[in-house]
Formats: sequence, C-alpha cells, structure tokens
Amino acid sequence: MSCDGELRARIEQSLRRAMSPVPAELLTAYYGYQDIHFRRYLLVTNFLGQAAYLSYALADRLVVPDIFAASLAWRGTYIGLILLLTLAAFRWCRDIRLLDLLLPVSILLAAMIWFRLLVDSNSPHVTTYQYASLIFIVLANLCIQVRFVPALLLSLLISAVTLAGVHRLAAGDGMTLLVFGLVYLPVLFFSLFISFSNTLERRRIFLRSRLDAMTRDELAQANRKLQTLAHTDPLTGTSNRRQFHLSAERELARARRQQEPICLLMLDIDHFKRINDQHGHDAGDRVLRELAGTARKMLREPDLLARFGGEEFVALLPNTALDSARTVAERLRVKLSELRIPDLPQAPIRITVSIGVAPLYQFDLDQALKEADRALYLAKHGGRNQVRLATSTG
Ligand SMILES: Nc1nc2c(ncn2[C@@H]2O[C@H](COP(=O)(O)OP(=O)(O)OP(=O)(O)O)[C@@H](O)[C@H]2O)c(=O)[nH]1
Repeated sequence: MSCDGELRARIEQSLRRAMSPVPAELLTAYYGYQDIHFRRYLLVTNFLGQAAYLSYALADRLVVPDIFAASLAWRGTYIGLILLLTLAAFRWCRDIRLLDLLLPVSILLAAMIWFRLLVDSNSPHVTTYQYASLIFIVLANLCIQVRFVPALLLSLLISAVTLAGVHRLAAGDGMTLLVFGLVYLPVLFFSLFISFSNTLERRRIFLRSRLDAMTRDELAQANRKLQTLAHTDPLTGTSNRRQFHLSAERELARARRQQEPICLLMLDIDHFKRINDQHGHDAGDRVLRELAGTARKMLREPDLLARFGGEEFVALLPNTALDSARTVAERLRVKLSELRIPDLPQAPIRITVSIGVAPLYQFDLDQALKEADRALYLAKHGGRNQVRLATSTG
C-alpha cells in the first residue's frame, strides 16, 4: 500500500474509533488547522470573558456593597493584567494548545479573587450570590476547542477553588454546602460533556477534511493520468492523432501571429507489413517504438512528434522553413535507415522510411496534411526510402 493509502486507512480507522485520535504524523497539521480556524474565536471568547468579569463589579455594588471598592480595585487590576497577557499571548504564541487553555487559566485566577473578596463581605446576600460562581465553570468549559484532558484538569482545579470558597462562606453549614454541590455538579458534568464533544468534533472535522483533500488529490491525479492517456499513443509514448491536432492548431495560430514558417513531415515505414510477417507482430511493435525514440531524439524540443496511425508518424516543425524541413527529413531518413533493431535469433531488423514534407503556413492544417500525404505518396511511388516535398510548393 502507498504512503497515502496507509495514512488514509489510519484516518478512516481513527474516525471509526470512539475518541477519533489524530494519527501522530498529523498532529502538527492538526494544531495548525485549529490555529487557522479557532485563533480568532478564542481571542474573542477571552475578551468576552474579561468584559463579563469586569461587569460583575456592578452586581457586587448591588449585592455586596461593603466590598465594592475592593472588588473594583481587584477586578480592574486583574483585568488590566490579564488583558495584557491575552494580547501578548495571541500576538506571539504560535501554539493553539496554550491559547485554548488561556481562558480556563484566567477563570481559575478570577474565581480565586472573587471568593477571596466574598469572604470579607458581611452582606446577607452572599449565600445566594455565590451561585453566580457557576458561570466560571460554564465559561471555562464551553469555550474549549482543541484538547479535552488539560481542560478537564483545569475544570477540576476551578471546581476545587469554587467548592473550597463555598465551604468557607458556609462556615460549617452543611446544608448550604450540600445544596450548592447538588446544583454545581450537574453544571460541571454538563459543561464537561460540551467541552468533550467540541474537542471530539474538531478532531473529526479535521480528519474528514484530510480525507476529502486526499480524495481531491487522487481525483486530480487520476484526471491527469486520463488526460495523458487520452493524448498519448500507448505503444510509442508519442502524442496521438488527437493531441497532434490540438497542438498543431495552436502552433499554427502562433506561427501566423508571429509570422514564422512552420512545416509538417509525414513519415511512413516502408514495407512494414513484411516486417510483421517475417518477424512477428511483437517485433513490429519494437520497430515502432525504436523509430519513435530515435525520431524524438533527433527532433528539437519544440518539435511535435505524433503517431498518426499504424506505421505512420507526423512531425510538426515550428519556426522551420521548407528547405530546413527537407534537411531535417533527410537526416531522419538516413538515421532511421541505420537503425538495427535486435531480433534474436534472426538478424537485426532494418527499416527504411518514406517522408512527405509540406509547409503549414500556406495552408490550413487539413490541407497541409493532405499535401504532406500526397508528397509521401510520391515518395512511395518514386521507389520508397526518400523524401519528397509537397507539389504545390513547387
Ligand atoms: N506491429 C504492428 N503493426 C502494425 C501496427 N499498426 C499497423 N500495423 C501494420 O502495419 C502494416 C501496414 O501495411 P501497409 O499499409 O500495407 O503498408 P506497408 O507494408 O508499410 O507498405 P508501404 O507503406 O506501401 O511501404 C499492416 O500490416 C498493419 O497490420 C502496430 O501497432 N503494430
């Protein structure tokens, strides 16, 4: 199985598992993905959490007025510092796992400060007011997106601070503590469940997106292969007739725009039927491959060689005048006649070719092909193993 295939199998297996763990080799990509999608979200939730914490000073003013001044001072100082920390963290920290935990950590500190303030209050409403601390655990868990386990540990710390604070405020009143605990625990579990579901869903979305991307890549690759197959002759690896037409039309248009000469060679193996008959079809195929390879090497980079069908090839020679095209064709004819294609145990196969040459710039493509074909016919009837120019060129 290919590397991509193995990775795909691991991703699919991971998606089937309850916790959908991200495969180790994708962890960096996973955190990068979460960074792209959640950095801004986490920044906003941090700001909102801080704004909410500061706004609770107004509630302090109404419910616990005796500690309002201290509350305002503590909340203001705390928010000032945590705001700076948040801005610095989101400016410089590249690790989304740390940014994900910034809000729960700041909530832990906020809870400690708030319960410390409440202890100093003599307000009769403190027992009721302490239920507002539920917001700490709710906010800390609802905003977690990336990793559940560290969030769980921080939740337990926040819960410890909250329950210790309530215990201290209850001053030995077991019923107050019990009722708070009964209200608190479902909120804790519910918010933990949301945090767990969010992080699990993030992993699944990431893994599915990787599978989608792999499928898209595979399709694009298959498409490219199909394109190549659709335009290539499978035996010789040269362009096929269809590709030749597409490229030739393009080259012809370019040559006309730039007023450059362009020529066409039509090449046919002489008595190829005999080769097939004497040496077999496989040997005939080998001849076609050798011919294509040799011709390809002899032509220039911009020249286009295509198998037109059977034992017939065409070559398009951009920026080539008729005289030069005739020279190229002649060189090709000689070179191909020197080929020795091994065919053990019999003697090597030798071939000759006939070539018709036509200028393309005087005609459209179909006309030029007809002209080259006519020149090729003349070469065949003139005794084969020769180059002929299209008659209408004079
Ligand atoms: N081995 C092989 N033979 C092919 C292929 N395509 C066409 N041919 C053979 O090429 C031969 C062409 O024969 P003809 O058209 O009679 O031409 P020729 O024998 O080359 O004679 P002239 O062109 O007149 O010199 C036929 O026997 C075809 O079967 C191919 O892909 N592989």
